[in-house]
Amino acid sequence: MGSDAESLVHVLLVSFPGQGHVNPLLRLGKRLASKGLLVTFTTPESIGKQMRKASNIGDEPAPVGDGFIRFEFFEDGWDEDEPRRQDLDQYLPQLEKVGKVLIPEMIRRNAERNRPISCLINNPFIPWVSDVAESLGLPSAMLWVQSCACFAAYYHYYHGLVPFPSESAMEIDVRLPCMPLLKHDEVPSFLYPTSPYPFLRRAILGQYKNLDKPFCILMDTFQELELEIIEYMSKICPIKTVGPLFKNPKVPNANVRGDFMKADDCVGWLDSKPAGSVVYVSFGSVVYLKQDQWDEIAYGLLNSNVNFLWVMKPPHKDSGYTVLTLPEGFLEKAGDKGKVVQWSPQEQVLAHPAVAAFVTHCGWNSSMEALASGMPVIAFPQWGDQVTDAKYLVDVFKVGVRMCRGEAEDKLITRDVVEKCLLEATVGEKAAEMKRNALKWKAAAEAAVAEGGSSDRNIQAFMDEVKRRSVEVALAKGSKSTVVEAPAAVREGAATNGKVELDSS
Ligand SMILES: O=c1cc(-c2ccc(O)cc2)oc2cc(O[C@@H]3O[C@H](CO)[C@@H](O)[C@H](O)[C@H]3O)cc(O)c12
Ligand SMILES: O=c1ccn([C@@H]2O[C@H](COP(=O)(O)OP(=O)(O)O)[C@@H](O)[C@H]2O)c(=O)[nH]1
Repeated sequence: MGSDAESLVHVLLVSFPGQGHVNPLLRLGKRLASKGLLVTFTTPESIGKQMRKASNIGDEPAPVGDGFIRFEFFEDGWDEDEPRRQDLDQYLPQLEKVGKVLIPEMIRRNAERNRPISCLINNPFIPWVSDVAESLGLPSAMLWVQSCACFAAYYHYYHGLVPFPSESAMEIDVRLPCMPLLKHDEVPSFLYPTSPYPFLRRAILGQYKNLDKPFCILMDTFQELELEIIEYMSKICPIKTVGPLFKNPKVPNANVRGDFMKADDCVGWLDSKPAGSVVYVSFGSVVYLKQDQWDEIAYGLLNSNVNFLWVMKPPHKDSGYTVLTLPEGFLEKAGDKGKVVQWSPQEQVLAHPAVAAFVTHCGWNSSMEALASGMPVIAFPQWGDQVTDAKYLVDVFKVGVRMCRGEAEDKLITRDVVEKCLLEATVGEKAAEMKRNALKWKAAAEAAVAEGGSSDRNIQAFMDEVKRRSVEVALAKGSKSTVVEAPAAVREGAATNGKVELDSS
């Protein structure tokens, strides 16, 4: 406390430039900083530029609790408007090529400026970061940004441990240890042989080639949420659950944010609505629906007569998607019952008392944010981990109703079904039961990150390990060691094994 940035142990966080990757890694950075580390966050400048524009990221290290967070971006070597960034099969090798040169330079520069880096942390899609660390004699860790269940599914697929849907047997169910039986369309959809996103399969599985390099795999989930599968996978991999990362109990520090787009103001509008009267609709940062589906959702919202806040983000100019439009006269018909924005301050929206339910694509960040905010969901998964997350939200965590089974089904969800789901999740006994369950998860999430909770203990143990290794690194390099406190004694006792009891009728 009261230390200047240079005397602190320094970790470098390297993020893939996607919103669903930046958010959890930045939240981890803030958590580590709040507990007394100097954290440098880096991602390509193309996104850095957007982040600086959307949020107030300054040049100086920002104090967060007992430590600091600062940003340094790196050039990915492509022109600002290079369309190949949208093609991961081209972009990921480019990032690796330049990153393997520029990240070591960044590390060298920091050492020269008296802030030697002693650990690297990356997120999925850029597994070469642990090669960089290894080549410099530094330890590395990885932040997995999906559920532990999905981590386990990919692990079993990668190692060929159980049969998955294949061309000769498309519709088989998948039985994974310590997990509910997954129907063929409930396993992460990049693994289907027919997936239109084989590049995302390659991107996510790339991490498994390098899985022996990070000394720790941090996960944005918590023990009580995925108890059995976390225990099972922990015997195979050095997993530490540290979520939900978006809840920092001690240091809210909302001013350091990683949004790529400035959030539109909608809290004032929510304030004007009665408690539990609004449905929030958002499909995250990458999913983009077809126009006919968009129209059905629009009419479903109108016909159900609920208040709604709907995020309609513009498509990336090189994504090949055409801009979605609202049905003619839609906004007039909705009047003050509806608000459409380009980007929302989602954490604030999910915490707002006016909001009753969340129509979500079930990205893991959105799923965790909903669970930890006590918010029931209407699951509208499209691809990847979303279909598995939807299964868990509805059937395991029991906080949601299902509106679709995913993009692979190629089925138009009609306005009647949309309306039925909206009402099911907002009025009546089923809605009340989901709300009760959601509030139990909220309490469990708060307990996990509170002092002495399972995620807090894990983050403390991780901090202690980083500090211990930083001394080793400094000794090996023969330089002066950074000032390190004696590692806090690792608290005794196993994690709370208490299960969260759920209502179900
Ligand atoms: O930046 C990204 C770009 C692309 C992409 C790029 C080109 C395409 O034609 C299609 C997708 O996919 C992505 C998928 C992602 O999956 C998202 O990743 C999250 C974290 O792993 C999950 O929780 C979500 O469910 C899942 O949608 C995240 C990205 O940043 C990207
Ligand atoms: O209007 C929006 C929509 C999304 N998000 C945030 O963007 C992230 C999306 O991540 P997720 O894993 O849910 O989905 P992805 O975008 O990766 O598919 C989450 O942290 C959301 O809180 C937001 O702040 N405003």
